[in-house]
Amino acid sequence: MTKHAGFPTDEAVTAVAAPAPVGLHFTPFPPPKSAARDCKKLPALHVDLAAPAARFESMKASSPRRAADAELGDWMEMHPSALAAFEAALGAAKGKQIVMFLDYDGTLSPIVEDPDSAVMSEEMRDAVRRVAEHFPTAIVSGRGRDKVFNFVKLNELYYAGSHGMDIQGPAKQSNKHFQANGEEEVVHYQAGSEFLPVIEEVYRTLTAKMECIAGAKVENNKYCLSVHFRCVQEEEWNAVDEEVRSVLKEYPDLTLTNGRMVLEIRPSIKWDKGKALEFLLKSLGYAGRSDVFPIYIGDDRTDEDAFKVLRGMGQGIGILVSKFPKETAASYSLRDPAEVKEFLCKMVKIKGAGDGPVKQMNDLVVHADL
Ligand SMILES: O=P(O)(O)OC[C@H]1O[C@H](O[C@H]2O[C@H](CO)[C@@H](O)[C@H](O)[C@H]2O)[C@H](O)[C@@H](O)[C@@H]1O
Repeated sequence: MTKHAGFPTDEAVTAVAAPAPVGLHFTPFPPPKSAARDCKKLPALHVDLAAPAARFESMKASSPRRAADAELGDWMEMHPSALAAFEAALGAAKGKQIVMFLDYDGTLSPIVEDPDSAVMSEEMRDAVRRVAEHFPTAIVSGRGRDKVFNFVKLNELYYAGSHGMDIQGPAKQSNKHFQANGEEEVVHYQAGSEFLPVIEEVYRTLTAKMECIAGAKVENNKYCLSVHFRCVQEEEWNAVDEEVRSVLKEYPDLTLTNGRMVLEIRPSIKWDKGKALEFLLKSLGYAGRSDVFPIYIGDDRTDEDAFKVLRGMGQGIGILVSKFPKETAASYSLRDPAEVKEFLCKMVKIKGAGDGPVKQMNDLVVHADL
């Protein structure tokens, strides 16, 4: 991974060797520099002269900088640790149905260089499984639904893939959760299916173009695309940005946003992780009800849409996963996936505590369908 002097980030990735899929040709990622194709110099593209600097700053900002202790202290006062302030955070859940929403990358799995290697630990899987035994639980990810399911591998969850555009309820066999009216839920929703051919076309075009930029990688997330620049030399970031924008000029119905060292392309429709959260609450029969307490945990900009929905509802809590101050609509914070796991385990403990020493906390969290 390229290191950028004077640009400390929280993006110290966990090194994981990508397993070669059986029977498939395996290209190492990130590629060694020499493996970049012998490409002609990229053509100069017509771009708004005022914009590139701002865009570059935006790409940099996708990797938050470290903060001075005082700055971090101020931020933590506004966004306390959901572990340290556990009782306060869950105090308002008393007598309410908790519903869990979990982002995947950077929340359940550590950030790694190769997106295909972002596996979650068995301990984390176990924590999520146990949480889902007590509370309806959804994974809300920018990844394609199938892809994120293949990482999480738990049938009993809801999955909202492609930034919430592709939603599926738990596999039939689990039958764990029921709507508030007692009926078994059947949840399935796909926003923007008409964009599938266009997304596929742009995927092919961008994949060909990115072959000229060492370390760049295009990921097909079905309803949206991710163009990764984590392993691209900083001097080449503008080239990535310009290539993507030049392609997108032909597709005015697609939108470009930034994630963590990634450019994300998706249909310009009014659907996001916040809408997915609302959709799932409605599907569970909790729309407009005051006895529901959603908890959303996420680390990225797209999770902000869900945090904002919770703020707007005035119910539940948003928890941002970050070691560094970030502008956020979340109320609480956790530093990294390890703390997320600890938080999930704590939730399971208070549920299973019965009359034990934490009975008091157990009383705070009453699950309507138990
Ligand atoms: O909504 P999420 O589940 O957080 O998905 C957002 C993007 O996550 C993945 O990219 C990020 O994680 C990669 C693996 O750790 C990392 O290499 C990359 O730099 C991060 O941006 C995923 O690959 C993307 O498709 C998602 O959009």
